[in-house]
Amino acid sequence: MTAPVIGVLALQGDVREHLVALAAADAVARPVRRPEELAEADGLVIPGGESTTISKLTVLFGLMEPLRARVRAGMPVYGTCAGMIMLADKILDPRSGQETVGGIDMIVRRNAFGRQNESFEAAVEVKGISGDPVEGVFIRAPWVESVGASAEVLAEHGGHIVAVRQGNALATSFHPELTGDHRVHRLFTDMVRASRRGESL
Ligand SMILES: NC(=O)CC[C@H](N)C(=O)O
Repeated sequence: MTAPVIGVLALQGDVREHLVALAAADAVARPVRRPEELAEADGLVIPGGESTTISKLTVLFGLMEPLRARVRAGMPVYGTCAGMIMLADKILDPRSGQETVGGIDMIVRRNAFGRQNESFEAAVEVKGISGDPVEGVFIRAPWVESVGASAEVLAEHGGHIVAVRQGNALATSFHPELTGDHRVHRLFTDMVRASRRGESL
């Protein structure tokens, strides 16, 4: 089977780093700014950045509804940091008018770690990733206040949920694209491959 095409929502945030990490994980990685580009992707990464800006631009670029429809239809999607916020069904403290794509039955708190620490790194054990813990880079990161019954917690840090999966939607508070360790991106590309085969991983 040919390599899966994985898009990176390229409206704001650390798009380039995800394109590099996905290519290293043997996907064909492409920036996505238009609905036609989204339609060609087998899966999508929503990068870190500023969730209020990404939310606004997603609406402005006509991508919010197509994205919601694809996620509802089971397209694999992975959100890091601001991208995690975009995948939450509910934000505890949204800016006014801030919309999300949704897809994961969880409530997130924006900038949750940021109040104590602007930015830090920590070793995080992630379910489904074997070997050493993942080096978690947290940059004004959200945490997950609570998850619903259909969402699975994959990792916690300091007593807070920092990685979640629900079906084909994956979200982390931290940024694996910044570390050169591509295991989380490989987990995601494996999810995309399984979904193309009509399976779920
Ligand atoms: N590194 C990040 O993605 C930061 C997220 C940012 N604090 C937000 O609310 O969107």
